[in-house]
Amino acid sequence: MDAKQIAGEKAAEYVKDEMVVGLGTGSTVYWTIVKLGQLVKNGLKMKGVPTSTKTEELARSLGIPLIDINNAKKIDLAIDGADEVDAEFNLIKGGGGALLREKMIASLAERFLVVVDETKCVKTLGSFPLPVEIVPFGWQMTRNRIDGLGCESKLRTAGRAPYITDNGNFILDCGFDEIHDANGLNLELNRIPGVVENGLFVNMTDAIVIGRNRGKVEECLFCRERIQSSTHTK
Ligand SMILES: O=C[C@H](O)[C@H](O)[C@H](O)COP(=O)(O)O
Repeated sequence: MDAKQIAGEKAAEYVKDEMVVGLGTGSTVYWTIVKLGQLVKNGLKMKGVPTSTKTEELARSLGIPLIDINNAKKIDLAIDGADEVDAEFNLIKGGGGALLREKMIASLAERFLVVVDETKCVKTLGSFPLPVEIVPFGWQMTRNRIDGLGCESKLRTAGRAPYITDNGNFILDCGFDEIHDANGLNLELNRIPGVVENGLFVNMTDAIVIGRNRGKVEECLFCRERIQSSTHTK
């Protein structure tokens, strides 16, 4: 079993009866969703809130009951993958283009559980180009302003046309090399008119499941509390 599958399937164990669960996007959380499909067939009572049309189609095909985000009184748990995770469990997300809905759902959820394989764990965020969702209107002007923050960005394409997100927007993949102040960059990017959202998830992770090769899995629960308490005692 590969490391993504190990992590993804393990995360399904956190879903209990009657939960409303944010369903992430990507090849790691895919395994969580497949597992949840099996559990639902065996009687688990849950509802999913998908973070992309792709995940929505997958969940539907597996018979997982879905609920519109506007009708969800609360989201108990969101489970999602990541492109990079640093030592403080801050993330880069959006490699699959779903970052806006993913961030909305993670921020609404009472708990945010991240599933990755060990290759995603880095010392400093930034080797993976940061995805930034922008509106198509005036996109080159928006790109110039983003590049002014110290990166070189590329418009994501699908074939020869721009890649279009589920929300009808473009994505810039921004090479920052090393991001030392993820919180500051997150705020600066989102202050630029034309930017819809960026893929930095700062101080949002509550728990993480890391799949390692040879069948090992590492779980860190309540990461946020742990980091905050270690910061207080410094
Ligand atoms: O937009 C996509 C998401 O942020 C994914 O969760 C992220 O790219 C990780 O995907 P994967 O598990 O396929 O590496």
